[in-house]
Amino acid sequence: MALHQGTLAIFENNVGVSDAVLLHPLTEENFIQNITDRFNHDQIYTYIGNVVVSVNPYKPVELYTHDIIDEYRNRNMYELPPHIYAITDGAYRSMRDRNSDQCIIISGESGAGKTEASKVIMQYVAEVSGKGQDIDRVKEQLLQSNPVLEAFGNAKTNRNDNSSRFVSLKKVENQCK
Ligand SMILES: Nc1ncnc2c1ncn2[C@@H]1O[C@H](COP(=O)(O)OP(=O)(O)OP(=O)(O)O)[C@@H](O)[C@H]1O
Repeated sequence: MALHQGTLAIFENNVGVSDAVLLHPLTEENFIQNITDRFNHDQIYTYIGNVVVSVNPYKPVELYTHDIIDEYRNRNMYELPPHIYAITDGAYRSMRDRNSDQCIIISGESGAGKTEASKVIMQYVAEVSGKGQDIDRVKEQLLQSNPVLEAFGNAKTNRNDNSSRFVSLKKVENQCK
């Protein structure tokens, strides 16, 4: 594996098992312990087969650099440590090679990190997809539109200082009908 030097600590020391299906015995206790051990070493991602579990670090982590994006480009999902980039790369390649729409489902309680995950996905796709002056301008507009949308659709709640309330508003609308 040709790694860039310096920044890629995530590739160096794998803690526990990176795919929960390899746990033996596979019990809830072992599962939680494995996720906790990994989290304590800033390894916030763990696979369960082809699903990635992400634990919110609530602090900046060195997981989203250009070098790391480069490593995940065109790689098989299990070649590298678990990362949302691997899921995104799989979806991106399926879209490109099979010319079919893709969907990445992000699920979790309020404050789990869904919105941040969607931004990481957008950042990855923007980085690996086609280049060109016009294309770059559209990409930049897409990425920069997030703060504007958040200004209208987000609110501080007990669980999250920057909680996306778009869907919650929809639910209320439906209840009113
Ligand atoms: N990968 C991450 N790295 C660092 N901090 C993160 C990460 N993911 C989430 N956070 C922190 O957690 C906060 C809450 O995350 P986020 O808003 O994405 O949650 P959410 O699941 O979308 O919540 P809600 O459903 O309430 O909108 C973020 O504002 C950020 O401070």
